[in-house]
Amino acid sequence: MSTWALVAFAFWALFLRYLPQILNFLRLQRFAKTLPGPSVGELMANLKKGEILNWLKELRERHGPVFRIWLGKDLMVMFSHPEDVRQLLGNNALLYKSRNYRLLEPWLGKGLLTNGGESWHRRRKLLTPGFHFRILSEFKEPMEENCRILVSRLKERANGEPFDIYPYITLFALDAICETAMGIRKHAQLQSDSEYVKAVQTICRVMHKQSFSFWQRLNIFFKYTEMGKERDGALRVLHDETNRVIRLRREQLLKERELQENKDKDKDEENDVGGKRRLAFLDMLLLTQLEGGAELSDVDIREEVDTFMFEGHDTTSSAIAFALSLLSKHAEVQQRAYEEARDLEGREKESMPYLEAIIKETLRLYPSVPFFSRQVLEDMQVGKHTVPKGASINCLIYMLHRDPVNFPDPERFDPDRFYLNEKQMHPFAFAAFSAGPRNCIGQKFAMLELKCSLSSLLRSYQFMPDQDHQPIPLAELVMKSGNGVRLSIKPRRLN
Ligand code: HEM
Repeated sequence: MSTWALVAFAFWALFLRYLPQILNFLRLQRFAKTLPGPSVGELMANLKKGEILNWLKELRERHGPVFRIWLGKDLMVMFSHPEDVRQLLGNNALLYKSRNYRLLEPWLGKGLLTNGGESWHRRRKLLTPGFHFRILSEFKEPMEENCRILVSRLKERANGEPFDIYPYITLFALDAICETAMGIRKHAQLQSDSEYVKAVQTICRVMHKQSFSFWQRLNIFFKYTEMGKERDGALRVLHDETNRVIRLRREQLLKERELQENKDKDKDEENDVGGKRRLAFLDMLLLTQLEGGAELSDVDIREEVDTFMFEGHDTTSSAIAFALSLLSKHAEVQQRAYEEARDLEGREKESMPYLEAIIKETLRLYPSVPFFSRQVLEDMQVGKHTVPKGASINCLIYMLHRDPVNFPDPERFDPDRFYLNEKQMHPFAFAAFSAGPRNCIGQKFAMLELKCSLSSLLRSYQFMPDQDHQPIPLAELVMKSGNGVRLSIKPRRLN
């Protein structure tokens, strides 16, 4: 066979190999033409500017609740109408995350957030009991201890001078998740400037940049760039820490088993947390592993632990900080919340309906996860659109929460929307914790942490606005304020 014939044959084989992808891409293109959406040039310009949320808001106003964006060869179909969101989140065929989530894999591997299909289902079943409210209530006490530390650390700032409260909150949230989910005391609040927190911040920043850049999404090249090296440095810190915690807890569990076998367990056990023994989420995974009940490798466990560390502290830090910012600007709401926190002290778990409404209204305006997406594996009908296989579907929660039909004057902070009128709302008008089979597994934990921290802060301090400051919400992996959360505080007179 001549060289030309060989080359032609190779091209033909290559063409046949990629024919299904080519045909599918042509179908995606045909479908994309039926939807409005920005040009590549507009996309590039706005990615460069970095104000993605404002831009998405503008697109929603310009194109309506369904539009499309091409990110390289990936077609993303954006939905923000409550009826569409209901269909999407309740759909059992839509359980795989989109390709975007692969960027998280160097850190979270195939943990609950990034996993899909049968493997996700098995892990979700295994972890769900750990989030049972009865079990969570065991962690109220250590949570309150961390709240006391937070209140005490803020004393140095209680002089009426504006400051950025975010660093205080994020260390508190890190301690809360380490102690309740992992079973260790990290004392991040007392040993501030934690390397771990800095590593989390680095990785979120880097991955956000990566997710909006075509060439940086290619890991083969990315890892050799400055930013890639920065990411890998942060990953080393994060993985080393998680592996250390896993080792520590496993040793402890084995020691306890030994003690139990020696029948030396008449009295209450003490653990390294220094209190009555509580089973952290990590313990449940380790016990399952030790008992051989499910095939869980050390790497599997690390992935779940990392997922909790990520989802369980960044999301709540952001929600607490935005809630305080809003309360500082709405003195009447703050006063009502303070009175409730004072009158119902210690009842955060069962009660505090007004504070709960404040939290929901905060998450409506500043949803910690402003959008999330799924991969379409088979053609799927959503409203009047048949979304083809290979596209990804994106729920724009930030825009869903600004639908003027459900939330008149949507930018106004008004907790009474939830306090008085929640029952009249469309059931999918608010979806800060997502919904359906892939909803947030840590939702109850998050609400408990938010209520405990906000109520103890309100009992201790009055929050006042920094008049020159308006938080700039940035759509990182978790929504954050790009310019911190500045406010001032003074101690409350006891009355
Ligand atoms: C204000 C706090 C929180 C908010 C607003 C929030 C929101 C969400 C949302 C919207 C999702 C779905 C994401 C997606 O589909 O891509 C999610 C998933 C998840 N969240 Fe949360 N979350 C919060 C706190 C927490 C906490 C405290 C934990 C753990 C202790 C946690 C653990 C998870 C996990 C593991 C998933 C993946 C669940 C699965 O796919 O099966 N979250 N969260």
